[in-house]
Amino acid sequence: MSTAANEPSRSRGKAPAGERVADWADGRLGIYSLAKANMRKIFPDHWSFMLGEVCLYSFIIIILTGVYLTLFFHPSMAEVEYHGSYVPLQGQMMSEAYASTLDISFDVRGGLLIRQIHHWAALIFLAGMFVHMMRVFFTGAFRKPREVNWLFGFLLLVLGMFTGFTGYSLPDDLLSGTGIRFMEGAILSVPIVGTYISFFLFGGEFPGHDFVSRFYSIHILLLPGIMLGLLVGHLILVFYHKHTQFAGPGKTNKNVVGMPLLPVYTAKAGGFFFLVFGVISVVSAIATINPIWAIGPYRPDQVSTGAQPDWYMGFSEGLIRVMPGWEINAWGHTLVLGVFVPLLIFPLVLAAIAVYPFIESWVTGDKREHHILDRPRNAPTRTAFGVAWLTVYFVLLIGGGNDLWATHFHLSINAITWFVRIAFFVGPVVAFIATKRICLGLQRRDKDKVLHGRESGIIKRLPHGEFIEVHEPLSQEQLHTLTAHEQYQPAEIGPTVDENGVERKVSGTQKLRAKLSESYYGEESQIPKPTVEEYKEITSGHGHH
Ligand code: HEM
Ligand code: HEM
Repeated sequence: MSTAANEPSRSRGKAPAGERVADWADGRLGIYSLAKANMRKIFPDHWSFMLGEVCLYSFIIIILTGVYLTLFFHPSMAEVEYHGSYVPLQGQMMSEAYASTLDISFDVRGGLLIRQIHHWAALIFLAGMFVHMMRVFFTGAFRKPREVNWLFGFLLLVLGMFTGFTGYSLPDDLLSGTGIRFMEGAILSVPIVGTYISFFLFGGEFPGHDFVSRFYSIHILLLPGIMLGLLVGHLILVFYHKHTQFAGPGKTNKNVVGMPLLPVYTAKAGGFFFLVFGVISVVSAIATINPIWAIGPYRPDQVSTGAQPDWYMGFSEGLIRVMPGWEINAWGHTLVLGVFVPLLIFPLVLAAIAVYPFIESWVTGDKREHHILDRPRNAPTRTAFGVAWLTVYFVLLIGGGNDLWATHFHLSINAITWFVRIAFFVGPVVAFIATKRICLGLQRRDKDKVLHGRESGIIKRLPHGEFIEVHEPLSQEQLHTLTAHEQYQPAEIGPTVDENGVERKVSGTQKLRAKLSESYYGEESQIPKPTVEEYKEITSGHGHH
């Protein structure tokens, strides 16, 4: 609200310049009320809440460096003869895109560093999103009311992957061209429409003369534009929902305990931005990434050895590499299952992320809002699902780099391929079972700690000769944190025969839901929390050390 016009301070002379600018802006944008409502917004403190910030800052760094690259990059596949300062490629024929990337690397001031920062920031951005997503998943921060924000995040992840892929393809070097060839193969395996899509995308026969300029618009405009919109929406929703917090004394589902946005959080966040920028710059200055001059220009009849996509695309590469080369030939057509099946599984691996919050809320039937985070051990089935998914992902990542594993560790490539084929099915099951057991073990340990205190490491000898370890009682805060979680009862189908003896039909989905609910909250899936009576009984000193 602007009150400058009728303020008595006028009589004391002109207000300071800053205040006048603020008044001017307030009259047009209403910033006072906006700031009043949001400046004291509270953010809880936990190291894992910095992961979203890492994504944000690396995205900003990508945009800043990307703009610089656009000043010198020529998105054209026209053939030129190279006459830049990199001697080994002098006189070679190559696309303008490749030649301009060489120029960025050798002839543009600061060009190589900016290219390196752009590429490293992209890798860290995707890694940041991946780990941030894991933080959100394992703590249950995707539950109501944050499911939509989870979907926004999911879209950011998928779009980030494709933005990275299109960027990787721009320099038109032998490695990026091989990646595009891989994509063309996958598109061609789609029955009926595959050839049409490929011709449409490449403007004719692969590789054609168009894909760099097309990918360029997609890379610098379309995808980052959509991502920017989603990102703003994502952050507005984080603001609107307020941040979740871990259980602790004084923290409830209705409050947020932490630091105010201004000045504390803003100062911390500003500092953290420079830290992220600094680390990415140092890494980029030390570790070469994508030395396109050593890889050479793209020629469709050549493939470089050890060809690898960037890490976030590795799992899709793994799917293709380990799939048996099955084919069906019928009516003069070939269905290449060896490529088409991986192409179908690829979106399924990703879709599992998108749908999980909705599946969990359906199974648990929980319609309440959740602002207090779970400790992963207290949600064993969810944690086990997460680890099973990660297992599939990392097993496929091994498959994607099977040649590198083979050469670096002197292993047989066939043995690795078979390992991945078997582990793709067995790995997640073993991971699920093991994770659940570990979670339950940790729950038991928590219970033990609450009832008997912390093992102090001090061994005492009693007068009659027995050795015991002295247990120290936990503080009230620790007790609160270890016992704050809710424990649900599994949803039951209820009696199938009513009081009049009429049988009720139970549908398959109801049965499935009850079974899954049992897996989430049944006796096998949670260790009952210690009750107040149990605690009192034990701590009152009857029969315990
Ligand atoms: C461009 C990428 C992304 C950026 C810049 C970003 C940024 C952020 C920031 C700054 C926060 C608050 C701090 C924190 O909890 O870390 C946050 C929270 C959140 N993010 Fe992201 N995020 C991104 C991607 C994702 C992805 C991939 C997912 C999941 C699939 C996701 C889901 C969420 C959810 C559900 C919250 C609310 C968490 C809570 O209140 O505890 N985000 N995000
Ligand atoms: C999430 C967003 C983005 C990701 C993940 C990403 C990733 C990449 C990657 C991995 C490369 C290959 C770099 C190399 O040569 O080794 C690249 C190239 C490039 N990117 Fe991006 N980028 C993103 C956004 C942008 C934006 C917003 C712009 C421009 C405003 C941009 C402009 C460029 C240009 C001009 C190139 C080609 C030059 C070169 O390869 O050095 N990028 N990008």
